[in-house]
Amino acid sequence: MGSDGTYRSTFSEFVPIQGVLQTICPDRSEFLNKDKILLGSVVLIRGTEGFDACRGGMISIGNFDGVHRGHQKMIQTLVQHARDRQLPAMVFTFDPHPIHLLRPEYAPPELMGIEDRAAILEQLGVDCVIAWPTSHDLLELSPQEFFQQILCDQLNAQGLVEGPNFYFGKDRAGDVNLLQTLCEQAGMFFKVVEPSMCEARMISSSEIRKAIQAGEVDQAAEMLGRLYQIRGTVSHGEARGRGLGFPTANLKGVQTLLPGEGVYSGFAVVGGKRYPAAINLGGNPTFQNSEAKVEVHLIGFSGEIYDQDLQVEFLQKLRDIQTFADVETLKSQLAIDIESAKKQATQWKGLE
Ligand SMILES: Cc1cc2nc3c(=O)[nH]c(=O)nc-3n(C[C@H](O)[C@H](O)[C@H](O)COP(=O)(O)O)c2cc1C
Ligand SMILES: Nc1ncnc2c1ncn2[C@@H]1O[C@H](COP(=O)(O)OP(=O)(O)O)[C@@H](O)[C@H]1O
Repeated sequence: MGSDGTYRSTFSEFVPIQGVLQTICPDRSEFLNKDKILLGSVVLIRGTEGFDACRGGMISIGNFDGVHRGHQKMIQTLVQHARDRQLPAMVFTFDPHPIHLLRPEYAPPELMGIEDRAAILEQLGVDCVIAWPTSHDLLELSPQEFFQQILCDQLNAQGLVEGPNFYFGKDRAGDVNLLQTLCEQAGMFFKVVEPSMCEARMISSSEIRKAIQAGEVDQAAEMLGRLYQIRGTVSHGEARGRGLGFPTANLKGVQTLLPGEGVYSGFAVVGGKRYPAAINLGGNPTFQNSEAKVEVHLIGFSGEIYDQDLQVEFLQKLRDIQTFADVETLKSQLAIDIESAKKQATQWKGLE
């Protein structure tokens, strides 16, 4: 413990190699120009060089898409065991996910990008996130070769913490039983963390994707341990919303999974401020427009936010999109939606 009561590891310094280590938080960019980075500022490493900086840690391997409640429990265990041994807690992730090389047509949209994952992992106490470039050569390694060449030789891993459904090596041939044996032989610590459940279902990134696609964003939030969010840039639409009395910011460039079509309650964050929001995901059939859009009405906001970054958090699906007989009926329904969204956002106390 440091004098201020916070954790300080004896593994206190990283020696970054310029251009290889990247700090993930803009306010840490100052570290890039120094030759030492304090442990505790998570480092996102892209590339296969520069590992000298963070060898000898306790490691969890995985994709960690969404960093859901199951991941969180695993990472808490990882951090606790790393701290007990005065070692850095490290996450090893493949970039991109192996499915993009093996069966790209089945690659699902991500729940969050690597920077967002690393930021949440940091909040959980992780010291270093490695985004290892996925290659066909890497995916050809047998479980034993992967263990020896990557975990032992490259990373000098001191221990591993995984979930029960972890597989590794070519064709996912290695499981936790094999990993246990390999760790024992290498004199390495190994722990399997019990799966986290949500109403009898094991929490997984794919369950969360299914819930989001089905519009069950509240279920997804339960599994994630936070509201599901997307981000994009506000672009110009048909400038019809203002005339209706309900301007909507049209979001473009969303890189992650979109919830299923419908009208949702939630929050929108722009310029560092958070507003309750009513969100329309889909077309405007009342105006014979079927183009799928992401439209966000920020409740209690006025002004221009074109070209600004906007983040949307989803609370609940309110209804399906409808084709209204006339504009007045649409406007009456919009007023009701906005009232419901406002009420839900105001009453929202967060997740337990
Ligand atoms: C909360 C909300 C619910 C909406 N529901 C519907 C709907 O059920 N049917 C529909 O045709 N359009 C719906 N809209 C979309 C409006 O038709 C759309 O905001 C309007 O056409 C403005 O488009 P613009 O941003 O291109 O100007 C909804 C918009 C919001 C904000
Ligand atoms: N409360 C609000 N919610 C969303 N956008 C708003 C709001 N107040 C003002 N705006 C501005 O109005 C724009 C949306 O107006 P709208 O008439 O729907 O035009 P467009 O079709 O270009 O989206 C937004 O991009 C934003 O710049």
